[in-house]
Amino acid sequence: MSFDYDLFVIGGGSGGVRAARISAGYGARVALAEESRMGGTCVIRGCVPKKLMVYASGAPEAAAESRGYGWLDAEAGDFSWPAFRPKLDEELDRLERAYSAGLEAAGVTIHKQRARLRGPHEVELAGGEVFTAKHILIAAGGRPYLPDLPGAELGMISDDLFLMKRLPTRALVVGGGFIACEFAGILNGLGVPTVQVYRGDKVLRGFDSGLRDLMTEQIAESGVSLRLNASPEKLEADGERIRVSMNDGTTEYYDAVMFATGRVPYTKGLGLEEAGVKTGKWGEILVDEWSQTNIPSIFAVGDVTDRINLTPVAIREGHAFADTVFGNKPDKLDHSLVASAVYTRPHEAATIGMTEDEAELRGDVLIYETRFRPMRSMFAGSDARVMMKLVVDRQSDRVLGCHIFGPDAGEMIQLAAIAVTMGATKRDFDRTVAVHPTMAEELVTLRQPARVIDAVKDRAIGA
Ligand SMILES: Cc1cc2nc3c(=O)[nH]c(=O)nc-3n(C[C@H](O)[C@H](O)[C@H](O)COP(=O)(O)OP(=O)(O)OC[C@H]3O[C@@H](n4cnc5c(N)ncnc54)[C@H](O)[C@@H]3O)c2cc1C
Ligand SMILES: NC(=O)c1ccc[n+]([C@@H]2O[C@H](COP(=O)([O-])OP(=O)(O)OC[C@H]3O[C@@H](n4cnc5c(N)ncnc54)[C@H](O)[C@@H]3O)[C@@H](O)[C@H]2O)c1
Repeated sequence: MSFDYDLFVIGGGSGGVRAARISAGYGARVALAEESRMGGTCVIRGCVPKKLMVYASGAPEAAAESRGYGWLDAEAGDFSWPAFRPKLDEELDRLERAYSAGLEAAGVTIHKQRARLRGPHEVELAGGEVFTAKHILIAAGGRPYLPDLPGAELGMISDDLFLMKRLPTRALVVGGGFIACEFAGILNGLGVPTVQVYRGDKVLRGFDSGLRDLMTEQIAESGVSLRLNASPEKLEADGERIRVSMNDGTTEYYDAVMFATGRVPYTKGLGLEEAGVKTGKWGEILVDEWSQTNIPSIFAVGDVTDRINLTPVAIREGHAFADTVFGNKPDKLDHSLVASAVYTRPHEAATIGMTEDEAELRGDVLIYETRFRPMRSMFAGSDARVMMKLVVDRQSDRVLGCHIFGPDAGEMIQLAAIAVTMGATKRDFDRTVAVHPTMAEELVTLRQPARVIDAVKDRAIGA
């Protein structure tokens, strides 16, 4: 049977663009449909604009530090959203053009339309055109999840923050995950009085407990009004403002409420049922280790599969798909060791591998940990503390996890992640000569374990 294309990709985000470009490089005839802007979540409404806003929000803290170093008049002054926003738009336009140009240069045919499946080898565009393809890759990403509460539609989602006409005068951020912590920090740093409300008692569920404690403290100390063990119950419009009723009986007024309450796979209306593709509880496309669905001609990568929802993961899954299907180089991603960082200020939380909480369950592990005030901010009069932690297997000496809370922790974990991924032992860390004076040198000078977690069997005997 002959097909219009060898590969049809649905979604021009991190995973789809990479898969399309690499597959075309192997000589495949590739088409890609994107219903919105090329580049997807990360480039247009995620990692990139978010990180630029994190940089913007750091000015008051940089001024405070400068004053501590003798620049007594240093002040950040007022942030101008009307000056920043057009620059941000220009940068995103530039990146979008670069993504489209990269695909075109690789020979990929771009359809600027929504696409849906019509069968195992058929894709239909919103305009009605139907194409056949030997393989179809779904890389449709995710969408914010809004809690089911009255008036939720009055709230914003993270996408809206980059498109605001003006900064709010008082904002509420709902949630305690990556997005809530980052965006509460951004708004606060830009000078917006910000409240973050989280239903648990510590933010960043699933992270190492040391990171969670320090991040929870930092948010509260940074000027964000952090309200724990609370949730909004109802939102009502009141003129220009939003009246928010909390489950603790309080009522407050905001002019912006942002929900950062998780994301779900964007699979609605994709025609998955017609093509017979199996999905899970949240609509995520179920795939095997090769990113192949139950329909052999249909694959899926990135957030739409809800494995690990990070850009580098979507990119690697897309690349592995192309290598396997068109490059004659079977490859798959090992999801067991993936580093990540939460971009807050002044300190970031960065992590790879086993947490101390997981180590408690596994047993037979040594925990090395240091907490200190770094030279740079301490000199300027700050009490902010850094934490570095290694989780080490007691039998093999292998470093199973590394967790850092500190300035630029994301940069540090990237390098530590190489060692951890290579299977480095604690002895390898120890024999690495320190670079002095740096913060990261503490990772290679951790002498004594702070805690010993016995093997589970030993604990049972002792109990
Ligand atoms: C605010 C925010 C900040 C983030 N920050 C980070 C970060 O710092 N680091 C990090 O690693 N990750 C971050 N992420 C996560 C990261 O953005 C995602 O993991 C990544 O973009 C997933 O890539 P993807 O290819 O699966 O999907 P996406 O990038 O979401 O791309 C999917 C694309 O498919 C298109 N599409 C969907 N359905 C159709 C259809 N039927 N037809 C045509 N086109 C369609 C969409 O318009 C979209 O462009 C962040 C996410 C958010 C929301
Ligand atoms: N720096 C980064 O790498 C980065 C940044 C942003 C997003 N991301 C990716 O995007 C994903 C989505 O981010 P996110 O922060 O939206 O999700 P998340 O899963 O990290 O956090 C969701 C938060 O919302 C809370 N929540 C859920 N339902 C709620 C309800 N009904 N009422 C009140 N609170 C509720 C949860 O308790 C949790 O704190 C992340 O998991 C991550 O994979 C990564």
